[in-house]
Amino acid sequence: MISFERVSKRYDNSHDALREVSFSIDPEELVFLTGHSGAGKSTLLRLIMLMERPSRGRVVVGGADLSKFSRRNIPRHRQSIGVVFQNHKLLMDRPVYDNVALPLQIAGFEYRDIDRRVNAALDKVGLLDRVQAMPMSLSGGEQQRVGIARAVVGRPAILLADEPTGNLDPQLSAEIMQLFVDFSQVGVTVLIASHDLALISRLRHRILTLKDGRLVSGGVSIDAP
Ligand SMILES: Nc1ncnc2c1ncn2[C@@H]1O[C@H](COP(=O)(O)OP(=O)(O)OP(=O)(O)O)[C@@H](O)[C@H]1O
Repeated sequence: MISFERVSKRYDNSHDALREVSFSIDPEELVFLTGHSGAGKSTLLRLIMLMERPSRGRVVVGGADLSKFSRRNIPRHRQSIGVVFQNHKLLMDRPVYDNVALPLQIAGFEYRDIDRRVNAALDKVGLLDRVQAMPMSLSGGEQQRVGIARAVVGRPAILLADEPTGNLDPQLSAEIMQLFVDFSQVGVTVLIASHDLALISRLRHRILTLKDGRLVSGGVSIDAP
């Protein structure tokens, strides 16, 4: 579903943020991405979202070589990817419902479909009873669940998360990670960047480790011979 073939990324006037990175992730797989601050985790996620282009190498997503995508195709590519951020990036002056509905409104869905999908997404993250709550009135863990509902409401094939448990205590972090595991079990490809080695080691999924832009472990799929 996602493959990197000897991908390097150099930002203007800086050292290589990624160097010759190769790995592949199967559909329905959940993989963690870890490494020190500045190791290149966010850069790797941005390449998948086409927020950046590689300096060398090839990124293939869902069978499509991303280098073939023109600027015009980027919005359609992004619609197949749900993204969860550490700081939620919620609209604080709008209720939970509006926050989750937003991607569908932008994509031009019909009102009835929006309503059905928003309720289904909030149900999956256990927040159906908070539809009309304002984000300010929710706990950090609940706010992150809203962020996850918003990421999955368009039924993406791929879910990317950048430090999704960064601000949460261990119990809430484990609950949030379990939600990602649940999504991978219904066919979503999940890639989660996280510093929390204690938590991700316990979950027994493949871990990609970056060090100074190089992939130092986890690059080979566990299913490979
Ligand atoms: N837009 C940019 N322009 C120039 N350099 C950048 C840019 N974005 C990232 N970098 C550099 O690329 C390297 C990798 O950064 P990146 O944000 O991918 O690391 P990270 O592993 O996500 O770090 P963190 O855990 O701190 O978020 C760093 O040296 C960073 O300073």
